[in-house]
Amino acid sequence: MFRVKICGIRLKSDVDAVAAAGGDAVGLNFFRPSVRFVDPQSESTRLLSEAAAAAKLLRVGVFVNETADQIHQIVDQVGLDAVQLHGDETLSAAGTVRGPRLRAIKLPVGPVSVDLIESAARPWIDAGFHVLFDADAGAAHGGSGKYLDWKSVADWNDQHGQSGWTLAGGLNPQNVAEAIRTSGTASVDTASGVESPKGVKSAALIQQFLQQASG
Ligand SMILES: O=C(O)c1ccccc1NCC(=O)[C@H](O)[C@H](O)COP(=O)(O)O
Repeated sequence: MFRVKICGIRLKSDVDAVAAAGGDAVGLNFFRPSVRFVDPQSESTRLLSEAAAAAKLLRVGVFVNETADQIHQIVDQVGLDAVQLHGDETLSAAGTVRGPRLRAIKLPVGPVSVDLIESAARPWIDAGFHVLFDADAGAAHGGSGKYLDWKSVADWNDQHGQSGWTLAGGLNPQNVAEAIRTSGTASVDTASGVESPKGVKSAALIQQFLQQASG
């Protein structure tokens, strides 16, 4: 779906930084409590999305526990290419959301079994979702900077990862190359790892992240 997604962009300068660094996707966050929230009703959000489209970046809307109708309304209003469900949505409720669709599979930090990962991910993969593995952030749902045990994810990938998936959770310019090597992923996502201070994207960190992710 994408190679590198920079999630939680808020400004046109963020779009410019991602495009200049060679990223291929951005996330627009519609979870109101997040420091990365952008208002779907605001003209500036529509313009941000338009700028991302002009830069040929895939625009992924990040949603937490919204109804399919609310999501579709925001997709049409803002202009989005894909929807990322990052809350506690059930598969039956999420099934009515129009695609392309990603599902965040939130895993505990530390070693986890292949069976645990497979039982969390498989129903969503079989329903046509692209899965994005993230560290469980509790009530914050995402963007926590916590990272997964990449070896556990690699073990799952060896047995079950054929359909493509994304690694997220605590990735930054210092660890992304090792995370890719260890986990075997072809697709990464970051939010807090390219910010300074929290909630404010840094063009320099985005550039370093892309450089490290590209080997
Ligand atoms: O980033 C957020 O604030 C956020 C809040 C609620 C749900 C999802 C959120 N982010 C979605 C992402 O795809 C993040 O990139 C992912 O959680 C990883 O974040 P980080 O550990 O900060 O790199």
